[in-house]
Amino acid sequence: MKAKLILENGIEFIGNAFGDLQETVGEVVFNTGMTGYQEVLTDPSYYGQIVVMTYPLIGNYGINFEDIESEKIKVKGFIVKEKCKFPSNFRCEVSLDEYFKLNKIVGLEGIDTRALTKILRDAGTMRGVIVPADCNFDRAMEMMQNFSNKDAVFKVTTKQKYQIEGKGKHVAVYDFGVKQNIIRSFIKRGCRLTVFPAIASYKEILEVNPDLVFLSNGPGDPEELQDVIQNIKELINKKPIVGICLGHQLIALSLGGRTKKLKYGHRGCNHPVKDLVKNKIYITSQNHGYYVDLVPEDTEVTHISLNDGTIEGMRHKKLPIYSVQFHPEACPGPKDNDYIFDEFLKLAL
Ligand SMILES: NC(=O)CC[C@H](N)C(=O)O
Repeated sequence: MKAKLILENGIEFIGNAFGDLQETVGEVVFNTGMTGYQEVLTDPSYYGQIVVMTYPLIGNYGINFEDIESEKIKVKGFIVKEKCKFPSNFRCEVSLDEYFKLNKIVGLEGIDTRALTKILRDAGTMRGVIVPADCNFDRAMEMMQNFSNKDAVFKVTTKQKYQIEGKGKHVAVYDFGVKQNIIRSFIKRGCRLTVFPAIASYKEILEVNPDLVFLSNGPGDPEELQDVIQNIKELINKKPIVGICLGHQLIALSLGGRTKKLKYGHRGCNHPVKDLVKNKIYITSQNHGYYVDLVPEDTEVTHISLNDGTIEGMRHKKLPIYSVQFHPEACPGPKDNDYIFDEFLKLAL
């Protein structure tokens, strides 16, 4: 069935719908990974976004139910040039199309995603809708105007606190939409985990007396999470704190730093980052639309993006606080940055 993407600036792209055909609205962002679409689809940080894949063939190894980053698809829509009709991989359980139907999410194929990406690069990230081809333009514009991704974190966080047993360090995880591979990365290191919902207060965290507090990735604008920031402020000086992506941004804000929105974000598993401490360059996996543009006082920059020079990691000079903007847990993407978890755990009590 014919369907189209309409962008906030009025530009339209016509293609064919797949999955569950229904109208959807979100922030349109692009991802430059050649692989890893399954992890992208289930990464809760994409909640509220319509993701465009720049790589032209998506779905060729199908979908399995092991590599998921959360229990279901979190993107609001997915746009590809060509969706592979006949996936081939020994782990494949369902095709992309079947997976989208199961999750009741719409996909759009047959789009020149590189042309679309150029528009997003020039004009910046913007809202968009995927609608049936005969949808009225004014209605589509109204959908975009009414769209808000506020409270996204509270839609993807765990509803209840839970524990994962382990013999090693006890990590309190603030779940803002945590990717499963972050959990797996701590489990692999023997950690005991207590995972808290985003509304948990600092008192609940301190009650379990963790060796380390971890602030997870998650969707939306970090500045909107003022209550969370207040809780983090209370934990500073009491417990070592580490964070990834949204967690990194929240640490910066809690210490008096500043975040801003990037014009079109960093999304993909091929982003070069320089570790300034090791003086080495790593290829990293990334998914963020915001960044720390001013590090707090007494904090040093440990990593920078080699694409645009923005801050990708920071460490406090006096307190046990360390965070990165990119995704060291990989999946999708290179595993070379796994060492960051060891660095995190060195700070544990
Ligand atoms: N992956 C993340 O944690 C993303 C953080 C934040 N929502 C951003 O877009 O910058």
